[in-house]
Amino acid sequence: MYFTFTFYSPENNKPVLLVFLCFSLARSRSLKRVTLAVSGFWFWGDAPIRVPGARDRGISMSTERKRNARLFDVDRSSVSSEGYSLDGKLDSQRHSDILQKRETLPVRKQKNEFLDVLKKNQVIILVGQTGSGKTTQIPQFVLEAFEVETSVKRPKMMVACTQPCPVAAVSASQRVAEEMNVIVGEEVGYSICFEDNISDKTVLKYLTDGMLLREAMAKPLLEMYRVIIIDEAHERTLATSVLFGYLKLVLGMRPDLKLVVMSATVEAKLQDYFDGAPLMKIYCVQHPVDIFYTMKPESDFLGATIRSVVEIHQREEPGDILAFLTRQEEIEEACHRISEEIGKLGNKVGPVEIVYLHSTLPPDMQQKIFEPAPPPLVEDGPPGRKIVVSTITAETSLSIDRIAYVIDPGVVEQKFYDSRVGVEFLMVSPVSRDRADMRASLAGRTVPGKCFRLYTERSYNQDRHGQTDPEILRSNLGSIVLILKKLEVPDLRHFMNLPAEEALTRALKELSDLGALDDKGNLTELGNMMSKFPLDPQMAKMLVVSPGFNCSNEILSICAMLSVPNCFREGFDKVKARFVDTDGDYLTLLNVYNEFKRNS
Ligand SMILES: Nc1ncnc2c1ncn2[C@@H]1O[C@H](COP(=O)(O)OP(=O)(O)OP(=O)(O)O)[C@@H](O)[C@H]1O
Repeated sequence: MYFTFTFYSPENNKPVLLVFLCFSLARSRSLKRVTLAVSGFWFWGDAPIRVPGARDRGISMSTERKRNARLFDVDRSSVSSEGYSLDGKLDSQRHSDILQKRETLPVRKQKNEFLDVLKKNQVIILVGQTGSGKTTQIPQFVLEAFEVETSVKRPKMMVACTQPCPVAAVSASQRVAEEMNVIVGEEVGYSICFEDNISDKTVLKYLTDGMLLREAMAKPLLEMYRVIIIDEAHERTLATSVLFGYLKLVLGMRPDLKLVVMSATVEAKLQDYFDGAPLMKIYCVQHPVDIFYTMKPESDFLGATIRSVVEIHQREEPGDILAFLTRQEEIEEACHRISEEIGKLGNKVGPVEIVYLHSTLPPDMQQKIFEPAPPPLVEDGPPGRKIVVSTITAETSLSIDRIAYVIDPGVVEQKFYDSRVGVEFLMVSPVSRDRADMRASLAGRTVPGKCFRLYTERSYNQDRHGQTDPEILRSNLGSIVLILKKLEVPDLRHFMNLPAEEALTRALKELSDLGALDDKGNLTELGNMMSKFPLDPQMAKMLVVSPGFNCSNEILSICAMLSVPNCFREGFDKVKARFVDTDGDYLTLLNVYNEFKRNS
């Protein structure tokens, strides 16, 4: 599929170039996946992880990469597979199982109460622990209550439910489509950066918070929505923080619009922010969780995590394991090593399904986290276990059932911003106490559990912040300010409620240096064009002005390469050396892309 962008010269506003982006289309069971392929190219990452003979020993690695299968996926809506009928919908048995499970979710018991409060108020704040059913059930309650049209005609108004990351948006839409027994992309769809899976029939849309902000740029009053649900408010992502401010303005102008804010923790400040909106709690059973600490500080948290997983599998009662690590590569390495270590134990232990999870995992692989543990290899043999190794994605965005053991190495990879030098960077830092508590609680969601903290109790009490700073305090505000200027939000200082005003001042200066703002702080024509790209302001400007330097093609490829996960993996320096350009990393990335294209 080709998308055409027309660029206008900033000098004379004449169209000067057409750029074509080629997307690869892949269809899976019930969703169409449109993957930005960087002009026909999507770098799926690493080489397959395979453990020789692993399956024979009862170890199955969901981390095995099916590169070609994903690039040229089969349209399973035309193929009958277990649990699915020929039209791509669930067969009646599987659907009734799913509906039965849905009835057990705590939030179902409070459906009428919720709808009652929503009817009487424009804004409601809903608090319930992870897994209580907020993400999947509340939008369905709302749909039923407001009788949003589900016929073939385009509905006048939809329900939007935001998620902090693409993985969560895709997963939720997939699950809800199964519960409603419809195909993803039809009545229920999703919208994430570079990928829309919606249609004229869509009445419920899961989308990332950043996408909702972008939609507001095209339709400032968001008139296509009757109800907007902001989920995972406690994660306090940059886009969610900005949405709160923006939606408050919109609510004032649209009395017919309703807002539901959902969070796993009580957010008293939000209640004040929304003028005393009612706060409703979902009652859940939390099973007890025993917490264990190490006696000494642990320097090699990767090694300690792997050892802990293997020991739990050898010694502890049945129950699945969730281990947190920081980055994708580390997670893949951990899965590989856990698999090898458990493989060495032979038939003394039960079979394991090792699954990994991170925010850029493709949908078909995400789904593995919801599958049950494997059965024993032989009757009366040691029980099987599912082992999930995840980044913070499993903390709250996706709730996994039957976790009985959590391994928390006490670290997290987070974005920080150094406003003095204007640089954003990722850094592994200690988790705050509220995050550590959230991780521990996951072990007691469906069964009594244990949490193994790979740090000392003293470190928990003395070396950690009580709470994680919201992302807005750790980010370069350039692109957000650009969006807010486009949305014509008055008085940014008051709107953003920033304790660190320095960051806002720096963002405004940076935008004016780039020519995106004029002397009065208003958006220029160039700034207007820049705001349309989901890129950092520098990159957006580089792209917009590139026609003037006859290098749009190259700049487009470089921007695309910079917008997907790093294509180079640690320890592959020899491979990288083949592409290195002495003029810098950007040209090295361009070489990679060009070579990929040249070699088909
Ligand atoms: N894609 C999916 N496939 C299978 N089960 C799912 C899927 N998504 C959610 N579930 C299950 O549905 C139940 C409710 O999950 P839901 O995400 O609605 O809870 P939640 O309260 O919103 O939690 P969170 O705050 O983690 O999002 C959980 O038991 C979860 O395991």
